Amino acid sequence: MKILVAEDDENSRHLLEVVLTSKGYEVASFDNGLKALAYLKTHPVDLIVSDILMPEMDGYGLCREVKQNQYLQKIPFIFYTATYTSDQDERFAMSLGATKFLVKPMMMEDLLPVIAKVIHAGDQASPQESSGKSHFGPLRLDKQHADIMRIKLDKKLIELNEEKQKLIESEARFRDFAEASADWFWESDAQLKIQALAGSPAGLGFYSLVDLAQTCHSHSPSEMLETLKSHKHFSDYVVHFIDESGKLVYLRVSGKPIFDADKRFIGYRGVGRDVSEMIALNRRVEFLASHDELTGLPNRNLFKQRLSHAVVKASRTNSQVLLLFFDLDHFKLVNDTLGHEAGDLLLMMATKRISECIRASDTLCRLGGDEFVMIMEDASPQDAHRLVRDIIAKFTTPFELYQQRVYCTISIGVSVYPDDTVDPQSLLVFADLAMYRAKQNGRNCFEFYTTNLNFIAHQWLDMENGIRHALKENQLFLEYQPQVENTNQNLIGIEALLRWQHPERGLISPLEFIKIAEQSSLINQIGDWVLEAVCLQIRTWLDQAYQVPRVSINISARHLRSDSLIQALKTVPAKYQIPTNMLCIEITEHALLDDIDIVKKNMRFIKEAGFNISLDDFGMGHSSLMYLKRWSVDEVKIDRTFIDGLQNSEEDRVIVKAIVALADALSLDIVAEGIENQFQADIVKASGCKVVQGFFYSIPLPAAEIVRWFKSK
Ligand SMILES: Nc1nc2c(ncn2[C@@H]2O[C@H](COP(=O)(O)OP(=O)(O)OP(=O)(O)O)[C@@H](O)[C@H]2O)c(=O)[nH]1
Repeated sequence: MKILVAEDDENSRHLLEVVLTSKGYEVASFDNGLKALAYLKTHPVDLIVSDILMPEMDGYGLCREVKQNQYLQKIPFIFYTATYTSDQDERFAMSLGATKFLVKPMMMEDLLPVIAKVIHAGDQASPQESSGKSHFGPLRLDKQHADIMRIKLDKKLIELNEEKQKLIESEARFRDFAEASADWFWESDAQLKIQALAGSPAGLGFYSLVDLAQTCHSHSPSEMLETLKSHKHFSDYVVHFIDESGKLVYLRVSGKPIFDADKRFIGYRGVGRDVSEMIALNRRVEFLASHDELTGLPNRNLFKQRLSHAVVKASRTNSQVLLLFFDLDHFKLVNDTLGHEAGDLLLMMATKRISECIRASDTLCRLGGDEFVMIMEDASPQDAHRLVRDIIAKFTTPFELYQQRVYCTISIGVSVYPDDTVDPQSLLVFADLAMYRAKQNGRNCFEFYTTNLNFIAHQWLDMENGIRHALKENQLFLEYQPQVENTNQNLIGIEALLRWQHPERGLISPLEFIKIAEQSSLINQIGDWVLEAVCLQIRTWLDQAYQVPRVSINISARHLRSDSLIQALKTVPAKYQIPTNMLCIEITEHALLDDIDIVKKNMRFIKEAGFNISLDDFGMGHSSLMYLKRWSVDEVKIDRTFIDGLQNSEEDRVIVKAIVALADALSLDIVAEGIENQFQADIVKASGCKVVQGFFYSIPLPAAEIVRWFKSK
């Protein structure tokens, strides 16, 4: 039996559907009369249960249409209404041909028998007996039941809504993750053709996973192909492809095989990331491990490998290898006067000039700073000779550095395998020694290594060891040279001068050993030793009640750059209770050229701690005025080369005069050192310099003798 339900209220309609279906009726339900009528025209039904108030076509309209239709009019029609419930409404309904007029809500056990009865009675039911009201009395649906159904439905609806909300949130969360991640997603079909999804590099869709596997970098291509063939999971494989713009793009991909319900492979799904930048960075790091960043030349590491390689090859082929060691002359000056950037530019230009002279088979490397080396394989000393002459000639042309013309020459040393040595390490040392000799010979020239140079190197090493020994064995001592007023020879100060009494070689000139000590941290140990010895000596004199003048001590450039200087200056004078203003720290202008933080810090400390500062060798530097101002020095010492030149050089006389005038203008003390004769003494005096030092007044004296110059208290 089929019942058509026309009811616009969803809950009521659903309730009727559920109840009637549970009783074995077939139910077709519609939310308005028009739809119900359309259905009736094509489908046979046994009963119509209709609400009255509905959109489009109400229950009255539907009943009228049914009862006027010859094919439908026999279908029993029950009105089931909650709105139109008056007698008048019922009368009207019955007049349209309705079988029953029932008022909502009715209890189910009341409604169902009525429906059953109407169906079985068919259209024989008389209009009189078809009034629900009159026959059954007012029927009421079980309100409780309806409420339970509604609550259940509402609960279901809330649950559905909650699940929908969770789904929306989870989708949004995953979208956020995906958007925040540099990874993008891809899929492939069973044939491994890639369908790249949003965010993936342009053009990837033209590739298959097999194409990518052929380019695999992180694993072997065959391994990746095997993984794909056996439909296995893969993770972080690095591959590459050419994108739409023709750019080589490196990808890191991971993929998971996907199977359908029947466990058939249907493709891969995975993530990918563009790692081109990372790969480029890696390559750069690898490059920098073996190359110099500034010039792009092989660095010391790669040089060593190449040299060993060249030597091995030459020993096999019985050929020669020449090693050239280049060092720019006075390069430091360019940094100091024009700045580090200009220095860098010069290094690049110098690289270009050298490179223009060399053969394709030669390897030019940068060792660091302004030092370059070159390996000439399968070459003769004559080849090297020609080459170094060319290079030196190239460096006679000035360099253009930021609109400034700068002259920078080059010194070159050459050593030869196997003639000089078969050991690559020694080959480098020998080329360096030869270069050093070229510097000593006045720079802007070259030297080939000779065994004589090696002898010099050994001497050097011996001297270093000797100085260490001298420090330990107390072979060093001090002499003191007076600084006096040139008008009355009054003592103004004394300069402590270092001496070395060697047990076999006798007195060794400081010129000889200080230069060597300055090449290593030995000079700092010597500086510390001098400070300690001077302070101890002053304390002894003071205890002996001498009036001790100010004592000058020399601090080397290297010591001024060291962290340990402040510590020594803080502790040693304090230990002997020597006031800091009794000491004058002599610093060469050259030492201040290293305009670095540690020098600034040390200079600031020296000034603030109350030591006097004297600028030694004044006039030899290049930015003298700048240093006077910056470091607020107390005294300048005119360099002895100007004093030497006083006799013959008008220029030197003018310079000395100018320096004295400058010192006067800046209220600085000035000392002329190295005065050896009356002539020099007179000129210096005439130029206005009041304090003098030199053999003419007194040679440096041992501590026991200098006291003759002191006044007793
Ligand atoms: N601009 C620049 N300077 C550097 C670089 N590396 C080292 N230097 C500087 O290069 C200078 C090397 O100077 P040296 O070779 O010792 O001295 P020089 O002035 O060339 O003197 P000679 O070699 O005796 O003629 C030092 O001042 C270093 O600070 C660099 O990469 N760029």
